[in-house]
Amino acid sequence: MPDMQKTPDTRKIPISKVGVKDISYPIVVMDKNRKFQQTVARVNMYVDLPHHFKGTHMSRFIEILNAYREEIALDKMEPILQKMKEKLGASSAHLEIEFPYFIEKRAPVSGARSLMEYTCSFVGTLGEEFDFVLGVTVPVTSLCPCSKELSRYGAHNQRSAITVRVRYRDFIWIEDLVAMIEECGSSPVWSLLKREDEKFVTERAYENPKFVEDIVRETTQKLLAEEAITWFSVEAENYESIHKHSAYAAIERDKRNKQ
Ligand SMILES: Nc1nc2c(ncn2[C@@H]2O[C@H](COP(=O)(O)OP(=O)(O)OP(=O)(O)O)[C@@H](O)[C@H]2O)c(=O)[nH]1
Repeated sequence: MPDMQKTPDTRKIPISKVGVKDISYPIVVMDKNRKFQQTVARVNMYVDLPHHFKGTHMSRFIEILNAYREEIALDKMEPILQKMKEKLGASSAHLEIEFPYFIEKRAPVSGARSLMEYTCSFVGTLGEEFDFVLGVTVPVTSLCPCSKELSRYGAHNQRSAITVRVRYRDFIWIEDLVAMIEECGSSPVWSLLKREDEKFVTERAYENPKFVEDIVRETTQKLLAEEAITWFSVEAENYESIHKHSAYAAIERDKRNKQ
């Protein structure tokens, strides 16, 4: 059968990332309390392609994924990337895994237990060296300090999303990162709140107003204090309840450069 991918390309343009995107696949994530958690991820797999080849071999990405069936986990990122480089004859490989991760939380007053979903990501790159970035998006409530100051009654408040990506030296549990981040809004959020919890959350947010700038600054302070983290980025998006648009802020720090 003819192999179009292998035919030459004369445009002299190398491609930095080519591959497969948005594959739905089961993975296993280490769980701080229950050892392991099975979840379903969206997976992207890319390699670089030298200028002289027309195409990459798309089927090989899926073959690699299938070879690691049942055992796609954090510790398999580097071996999978190595396999991608080998099987596709590439000098760099990228593996992006985004997944829902569930953590049991207890409501603040009643103690009622419920599961909260957090969107997490593993992004690995293997060129000369292995690079890994852990990402989590944590929903919180934010209450506007300006609105509280100006208004005779209430203050506008909304759900916000804090997205943190970290590079680290020692292992970091997703649970610990989430716990650190969710203190940086006006109040954390829960899946299950009884009436006494709802009162507590409403009053706590009112007593703890935060601009989107406060959220990224407080998150930054916490991440700077965490020894194991060597690099991070933090983004906060407030889905404003008095606008149709969001308020947004971002900070990135490389602690290795002593910024
Ligand atoms: N490179 C490339 N392949 C594509 C694209 N869209 C679909 N494909 C298909 O991906 C399929 C698999 O390609 P290969 O991995 O080269 O398949 P193969 O030759 O059977 O596998 P190997 O023997 O391992 O090379 C082919 O049917 C391609 O047509 C595209 O945009 N680019």
